[in-house]
Amino acid sequence: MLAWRDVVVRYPGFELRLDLEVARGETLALLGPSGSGKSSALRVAAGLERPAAGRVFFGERDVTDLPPERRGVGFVFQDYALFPHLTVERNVTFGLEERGWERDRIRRRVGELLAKMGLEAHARKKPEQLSGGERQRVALARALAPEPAVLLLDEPLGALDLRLRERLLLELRRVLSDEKVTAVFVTHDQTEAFVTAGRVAIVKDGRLVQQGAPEQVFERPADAWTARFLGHKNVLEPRQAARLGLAERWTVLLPGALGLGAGPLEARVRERLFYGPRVGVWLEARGVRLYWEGPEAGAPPEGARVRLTIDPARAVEVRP
Ligand SMILES: Nc1ncnc2c1ncn2[C@@H]1O[C@H](COP(=O)(O)OP(=O)(O)OP(=O)(O)O)[C@@H](O)[C@H]1O
Repeated sequence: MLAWRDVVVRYPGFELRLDLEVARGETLALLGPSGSGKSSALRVAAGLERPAAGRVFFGERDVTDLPPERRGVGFVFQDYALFPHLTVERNVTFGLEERGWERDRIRRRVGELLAKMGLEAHARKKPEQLSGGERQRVALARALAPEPAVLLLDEPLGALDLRLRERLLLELRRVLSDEKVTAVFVTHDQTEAFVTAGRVAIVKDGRLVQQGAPEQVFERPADAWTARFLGHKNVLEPRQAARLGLAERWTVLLPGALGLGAGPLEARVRERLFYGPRVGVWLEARGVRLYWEGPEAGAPPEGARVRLTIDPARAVEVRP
């Protein structure tokens, strides 16, 4: 449905090269650290920026030379604010009038979206009377209103606090799936990407390093950098793996690889971190720092000596 074909974007000191497709109805997360080129990729798809080379397709249509308003995309970008002088309802209605929709159809669509986004009670407020999360929901409703073929979201939950993000994440996921829209969203947060997207594409320094279903990229990260970026804490150099009795190669220990309580290795508990539902424990075994996480009941205290096993089936090789 959406494809970047050999797209190149250049700025002084930076180059993005992207060849990537998104299927109809799919939600793709572009995941990468700050400055990796995610927003540039999205701006090219939206038509806010022209690539130095390559083409952008929506289905069979080459849209590279079309301005944003002729592409049939909806976008929610952080710097694309709501209209401050219009009410919530008018913000959502505006684009539909511009497109010449009939009154009744507008009324139905706007009512449906305000309900879906939980905004009915705020319909007559102005943006300045809304919380950050409410504004974000209005922006999403406004972008979805014209039933765009493609929806592009840049850090849609970026500025919100943790609890609100979690709630909106669920809403976003539900809305994207019932609207059956093809969506691409940019984030630097792997949890956000994993929870919301059917597929993630990981970008580093302007290059695509890996793409696949969340489970697949998490369990089989392409290399040590990607593993760490995705949140793996036990990424072992070959020497460290060998010291722990594993094959001498770059290794990621997947969650569940470490068993505490019995086993051939002895470890010392260096730090014990209480997170609430889980406890994190940093261990040292044969001079290698290892991380274990589990329920509080199974977590040993700081300073304790514990026996340790490593399940070789949960130890996967990665490229350096
Ligand atoms: N208009 C521009 N002119 C010059 N350089 C730019 C421009 N836009 C972006 N860049 C540079 O290109 C690189 C990629 O920027 P981009 O915004 O695509 O990254 P990002 O992955 O979205 O980062 P973030 O998560 O911080 O938003 C950065 O080094 C940035 O400084």
